[in-house]
Amino acid sequence: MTISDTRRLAAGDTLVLASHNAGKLAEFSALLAGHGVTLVSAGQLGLPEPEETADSFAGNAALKARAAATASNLPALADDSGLCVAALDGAPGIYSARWAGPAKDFPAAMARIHAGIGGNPDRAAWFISVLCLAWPDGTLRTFEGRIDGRIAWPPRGGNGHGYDPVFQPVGEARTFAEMPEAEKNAISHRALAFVRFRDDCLPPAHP
Ligand SMILES: O=P(O)(O)OP(=O)(O)OP(=O)(O)OC[C@H]1O[C@@H](n2cnc3c(O)ncnc32)[C@H](O)[C@@H]1O
Ligand SMILES: [Mg+2]
Repeated sequence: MTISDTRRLAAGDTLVLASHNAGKLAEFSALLAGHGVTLVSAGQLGLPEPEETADSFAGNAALKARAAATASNLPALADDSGLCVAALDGAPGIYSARWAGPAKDFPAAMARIHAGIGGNPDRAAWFISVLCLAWPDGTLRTFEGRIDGRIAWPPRGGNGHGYDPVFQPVGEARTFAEMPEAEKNAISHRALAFVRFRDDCLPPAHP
């Protein structure tokens, strides 16, 4: 076993969230509550947003985490995530942010998904989150979470972010955007990956 397999954050440590997405920052702040770790975002530190040039969620998560850990000399956690649609052969997948463009036009990206599915009765979709914890020495840990569901149309709900208004988890009548933050945070792809990260890398939580 290498050092990177066992290293944990300690209470009082600062963890950089290697993300420029305000929705993710809100979710991670809630998930980390009580663990005694101080979260600062890459945006708050003025770190640049690296280009996501890898061809996988894990590759892009590693690239973002490494860049932030190196620049800040602190441990950094990145999330690379996306919505995969069965009828679109898994698209937009790692291109989920790029489908919304620089203007972050999610209504347009959701309409593109809806149009792509067309009359196909298969509306299955899933969200993936891959978390990567990078230490300043370059060592990495990776954790994955997935939640299955379907594409709802028209978009519904005002909570959450990104594609939440069209994602309806299996067994749920509401979309993610119709669920309170705490309910989404109990079942989401990001929450499932976070639990794995928490068990291996965080100090125990104190209420
Ligand atoms: O790379 P960072 O800076 O973390 O921020 P980003 O928004 O670019 O994030 P990604 O590269 O991981 O792209 C993920 C895309 O998938 C969307 N997405 C991921 N998780 C989501 C969730 O829980 N609900 C809705 N949309 C989500 C998100 O809005 C992005 O457009
Ligand atoms: Mg991104």
